[in-house]
Amino acid sequence: MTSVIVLRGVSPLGGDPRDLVIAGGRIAAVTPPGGGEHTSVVADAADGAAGGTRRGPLIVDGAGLIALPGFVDLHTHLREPGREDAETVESGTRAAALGGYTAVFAMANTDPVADTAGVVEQVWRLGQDAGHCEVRPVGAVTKGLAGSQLAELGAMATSAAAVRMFSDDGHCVSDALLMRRALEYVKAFDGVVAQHAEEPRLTAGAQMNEGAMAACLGLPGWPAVAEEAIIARDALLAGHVDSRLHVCHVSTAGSVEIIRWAKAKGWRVTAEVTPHHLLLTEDLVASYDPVYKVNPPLRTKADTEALRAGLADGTIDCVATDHAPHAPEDKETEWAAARPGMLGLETALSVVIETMVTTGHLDWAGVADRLAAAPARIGGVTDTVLDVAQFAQVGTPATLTLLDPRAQRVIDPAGFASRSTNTPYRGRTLPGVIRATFLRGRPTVLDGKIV
Ligand SMILES: NC(=O)N[C@@H](CC(=O)O)C(=O)O
Ligand SMILES: [Zn+2]
Ligand SMILES: [Zn+2]
Repeated sequence: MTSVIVLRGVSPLGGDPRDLVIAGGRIAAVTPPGGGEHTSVVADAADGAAGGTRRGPLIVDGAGLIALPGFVDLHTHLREPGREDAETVESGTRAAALGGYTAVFAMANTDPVADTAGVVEQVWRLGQDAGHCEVRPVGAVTKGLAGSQLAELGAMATSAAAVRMFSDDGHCVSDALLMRRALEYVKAFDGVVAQHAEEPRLTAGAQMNEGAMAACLGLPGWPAVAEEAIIARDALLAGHVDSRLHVCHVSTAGSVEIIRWAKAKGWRVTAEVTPHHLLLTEDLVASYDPVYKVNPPLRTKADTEALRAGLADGTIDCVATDHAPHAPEDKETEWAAARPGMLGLETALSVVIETMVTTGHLDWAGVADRLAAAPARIGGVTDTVLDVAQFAQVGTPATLTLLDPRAQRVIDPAGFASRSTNTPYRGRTLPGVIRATFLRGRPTVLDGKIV
């Protein structure tokens, strides 16, 4: 039976406070807070939802809380199957719900690789069983992520997991002909190829961003051009075959310029930026603490500024976490031996507030677009709003999150739901705390805790 929930005095998109009545998985009524007709609206909604059996609604005190559509992460590593010691679908989606997410795209670099209908269906089912958020498996572009033969893209698309996004993330599809074929193939089901843009011949042995800092630290560099050359090539290919390209974890100012150019051409190119590339810079590598090791590497202040501006003006469509949990033996070791990647789901909103809201780059409607509506459009997620103007209207899905923008917290991975602890924000004070998350009217998080 569907229950009725009243969110009292929340501010949709940071606007005037409203009472939102949720019934049947949707917004059933929107009224001024504590309005006179309010109790009858609630009772009517309860009657409708419960088939005439009146039950007391769940009341959530939302005073001072901002309501945003549930976040959609196009780039999450859930590590199952294969590295359940680092993360599972269950633990990773718990982390997601606590971070305000209602849908995550699970990357294919698992063991076995998600390159068949069987594996993507397994991941999808594990997501359904956990129930913390929607799990949309990403299919591998090439068999075994080996970069030589296309995987069974059609079989994954027509499987129960209904895969629409394909990526060899962790590896670049560096063969131009294979990339062209993948772009052509996914058009049949309006799919999108998400590229980890890294020309491997230019990054062999790389340990950090190429430049003065790398020279100073004595570490081999990962030049910006290794990313930019692939983005330019793939944008040209996507334009040539009129297909959809999505660029993963954009990290350089030059990449932003190339994507701006590709969009101006009218090509179907979208892009994401991670919270860590918006906030952190290569200077942190001087500590040789592997928690700062990530692909693509942390870049310069000029790059973070270009990424913030690109996200603000829509050149970069959305934020994606690239949540990359790693077990201690893979991460807490010397720099050169450590695996690249950092956690992101439980801190993403806070970093976006710090880098984009506090700095005046985005208002709350902008945050809602970059964290929810835009990635939903790119990934084809339909149970949330695709346009923020539609958010919290009568009849729209009650897939949303409530956050306290004023609350601060000191980041401590001991309190994370993730099985891993490799957060680069340990000990930092960051703004913004998620209080509640709802997936199609069902609470997944209440009072900051998993339901
Ligand atoms: N980002 C990373 O540094 N690592 C990712 C792979 C990837 O996103 O390229 C991982 O799977 O650990
Ligand atoms: Zn990647
Ligand atoms: Zn990744």
